[in-house]
Amino acid sequence: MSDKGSTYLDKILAAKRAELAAPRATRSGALTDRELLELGARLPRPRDFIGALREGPRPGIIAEFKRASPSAGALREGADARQIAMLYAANGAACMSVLCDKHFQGSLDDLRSVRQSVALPLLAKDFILEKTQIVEAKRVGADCVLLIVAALPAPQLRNLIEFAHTLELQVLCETRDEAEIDRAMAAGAKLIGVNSRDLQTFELDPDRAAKLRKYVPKSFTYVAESGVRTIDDALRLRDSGADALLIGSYFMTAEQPGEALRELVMAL
Ligand SMILES: O=P(O)(O)OC[C@@H](O)[C@@H](O)c1c[nH]c2ccccc12
Repeated sequence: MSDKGSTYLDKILAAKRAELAAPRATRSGALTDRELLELGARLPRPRDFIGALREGPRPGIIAEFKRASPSAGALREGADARQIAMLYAANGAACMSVLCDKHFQGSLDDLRSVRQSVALPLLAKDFILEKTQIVEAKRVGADCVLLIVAALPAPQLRNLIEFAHTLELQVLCETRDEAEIDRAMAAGAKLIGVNSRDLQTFELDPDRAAKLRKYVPKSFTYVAESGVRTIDDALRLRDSGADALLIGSYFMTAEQPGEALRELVMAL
């Protein structure tokens, strides 16, 4: 835990708010809600992220590109997002997640370059607080955006989910307990993730995603996020009924990320 009682998540969100408050070079920075909607609606139609998870073998793998994390430090320093994306696409990923936040050494440019090299449905993994970020994610080629329940008051969560859905983007709504799952479902989420890593402390509770599975009805798509460190971990999550697994560090630290993915997919 960090000093003065503020958590990792608080710090990342404070940095994100400061970034959003600064004058922006991008076109969507100073637009009204209506203009944002019009701009976003003109962008190319996203791919079906949830469909890709549900149609293939279960659980579908969302393979993540992540160069570093605040808790682990460097995972694969200087890694090329396109190169990793092509390995993921060739070795059985259903979808891909791209870390776009600078605390993870990522950016929207990574997502843009991945979009240009693979056809996989893509998740923009970022700390989204406002609509401009959703439009920017769609602009660089996202098909799905992450919204973290712990970072958003209920009305804002509902509002952002609705906005994304209007732009035909899908939303992965990230939760960490039963109350947040209820909030996600009430806000209109269809794709619900449980993160086994606590974003406040970055501590891992490897059983969390399995334990919380029972609170999400089968009509939703359930993603177990984080903490897969072995093939056995993935098998355990599969057996708990997860529809999809979101896995980053395991692949990013593997000597051969493509081989590691293929081996895991074959074991499931
Ligand atoms: O590297 P892992 O333990 O496989 O975790 C991947 C993913 O779940 C994790 O990167 C993540 C889940 N939710 C987030 C929110 C923000 C940043 C990162 C994340």
